Amino acid sequence: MRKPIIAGNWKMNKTVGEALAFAEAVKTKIPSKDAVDSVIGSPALFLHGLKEVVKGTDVQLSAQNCYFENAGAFTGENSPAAIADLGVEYVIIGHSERREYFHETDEDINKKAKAIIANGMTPIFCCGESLETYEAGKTAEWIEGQITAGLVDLTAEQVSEMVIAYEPIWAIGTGKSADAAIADEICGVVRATVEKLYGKSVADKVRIQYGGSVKPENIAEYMAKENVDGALVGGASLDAESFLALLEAVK
Ligand SMILES: O=C[C@H](O)COP(=O)(O)O
Repeated sequence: MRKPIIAGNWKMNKTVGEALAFAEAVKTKIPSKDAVDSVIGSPALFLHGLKEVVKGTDVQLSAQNCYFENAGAFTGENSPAAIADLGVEYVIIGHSERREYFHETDEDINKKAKAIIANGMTPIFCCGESLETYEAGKTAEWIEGQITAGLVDLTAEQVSEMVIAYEPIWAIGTGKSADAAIADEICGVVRATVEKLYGKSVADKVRIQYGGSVKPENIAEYMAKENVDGALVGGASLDAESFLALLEAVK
């Protein structure tokens, strides 16, 4: 049985005051970590303050990106070692917005995955296809390619502990979600790819999220599917009540 993992991805939203107020509002209301992993994916700027607020509670934190070196002359980047030192548990990598607007390659994402794991954190590895690829019926091939390239040289044990998020680009922030059957089918492709690369026990263990216009009203439909173990939620994670409602629906 895989434990559900619901991660909010705030993207580039909120001020520090708003972020801390959100954490104060949710920290004692979230379900037990025994039932569900509840994760806030915050801009790096707020992580230190957020950790102070949620310390000792079951709220977990994620960065939305990091660099693949721990230190050095990399102006403007965030060190995975420094993020880990804050007590942050996860880092989102390979989000389609990073791939598209910041030109991140599969190779960069692979290096980041290794650096995150080396620092004791868990990557939330995103994959997903464009509308063009979806309409051409090439989603499975595309997803298999992204996963195969992104996981190069990772061990079976490392992959079994990872979280993989399937996010069709055409469903992100559009209000147009992939229906639960499609999400299950493509999350199944993710699992089958992991099985092909690492074997059945790793595929059975790896947790796979669906992301793309998930809301409190539709999350249960996704979570009822065999291959969907959680959700990566953008817009609907920004409001404290909405975030709590997402968690309530799955616990
Ligand atoms: O990382 C989250 C996804 O990009 C989904 O965003 P959304 O829930 O606003 O569609």
